[in-house]
Amino acid sequence: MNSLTITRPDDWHLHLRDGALMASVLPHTAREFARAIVMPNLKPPVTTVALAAEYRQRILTALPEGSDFQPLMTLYLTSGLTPDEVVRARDSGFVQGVKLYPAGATTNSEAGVAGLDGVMPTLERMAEIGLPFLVHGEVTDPAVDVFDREAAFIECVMVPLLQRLPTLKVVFEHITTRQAAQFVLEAGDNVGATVTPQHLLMNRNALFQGGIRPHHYCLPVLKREEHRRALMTAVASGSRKFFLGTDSAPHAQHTKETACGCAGIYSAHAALAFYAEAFEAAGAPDKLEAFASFNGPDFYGLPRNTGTVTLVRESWAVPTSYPFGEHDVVPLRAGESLSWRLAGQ
Ligand SMILES: NC(=O)N[C@@H](CC(=O)O)C(=O)O
Ligand SMILES: [Zn+2]
Ligand SMILES: [Zn+2]
Repeated sequence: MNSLTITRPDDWHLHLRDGALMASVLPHTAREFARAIVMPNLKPPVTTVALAAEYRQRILTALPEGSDFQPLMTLYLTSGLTPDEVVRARDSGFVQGVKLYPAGATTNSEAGVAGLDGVMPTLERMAEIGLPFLVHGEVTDPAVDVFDREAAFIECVMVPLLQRLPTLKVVFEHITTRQAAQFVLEAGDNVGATVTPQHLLMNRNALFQGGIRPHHYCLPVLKREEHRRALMTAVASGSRKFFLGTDSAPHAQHTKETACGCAGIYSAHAALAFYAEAFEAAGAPDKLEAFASFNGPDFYGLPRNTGTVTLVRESWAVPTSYPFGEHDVVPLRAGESLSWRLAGQ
């Protein structure tokens, strides 16, 4: 197999940042994807429909000439997010979800909530109107081992939440464990999950390959090989519950190569090439199209894209860095070669 043609895909989990940083990375996503769910963890976070409208406009203005890329916006859940605001979000037509950042769990999560009890009326309204709840699923209790935080979240938060609101649409974002894959498979149709390229392609050994590797550090952190295999099995099964979400999360090089480096892996420069490699390795290249192009829009209740993109088997070298505003960002597989390339780029 030397080429793969699929319906134009979308990225259901993306960090674009803002300003000059955004302008640097946006073209990578816009050339591969028709739409992307844009995460709201800016500083300050995108907490209202009005802020989401302004952010959306800044993205549209920064797009390369002729691009028809559509940003799908999200609101950052704080204790101040009211039931009325989520109704306005749904009515806006451009906000597609509300994002949970457990306070302290990840990059720019300080404004997040400590628990869900205080926001139940808002979540109840979301369940009523069918607005998806996008979840960074890790507990933040420092007593819980960092590699166990996702599995603990299922028991401590996900199960009780879905018992209370069984119809709430939930996207378990960037799943990393066998337990999360199994939980999503066994849950109702209202529960889906995004899977990143890094969690399909690497296990936690990649964090220490020949020395400490800050560019392989993201949250949730890479897990053991058995978990990577479980994710590969889940996406190769063809289940409609799993869809493409890169979690491409650019950070300036100097903020990762430091004593306390930021969490986040940049993958937008070659997102489809990474997924093609993963699906081929899983023996399921025929399952890539639904994962990348059908399951996400079907879950969100949005139309599937028309048109196609083609990946060709052609080796190319990933640059050692890309410009990122005034700085640089080191991409996944920097300086290495990839075997798939998007045709026409
Ligand atoms: N995934 C990451 O490691 N980082 C993300 C935040 C997130 O998705 O948790 C970021 O915004 O940098
Ligand atoms: Zn996250
Ligand atoms: Zn993310």
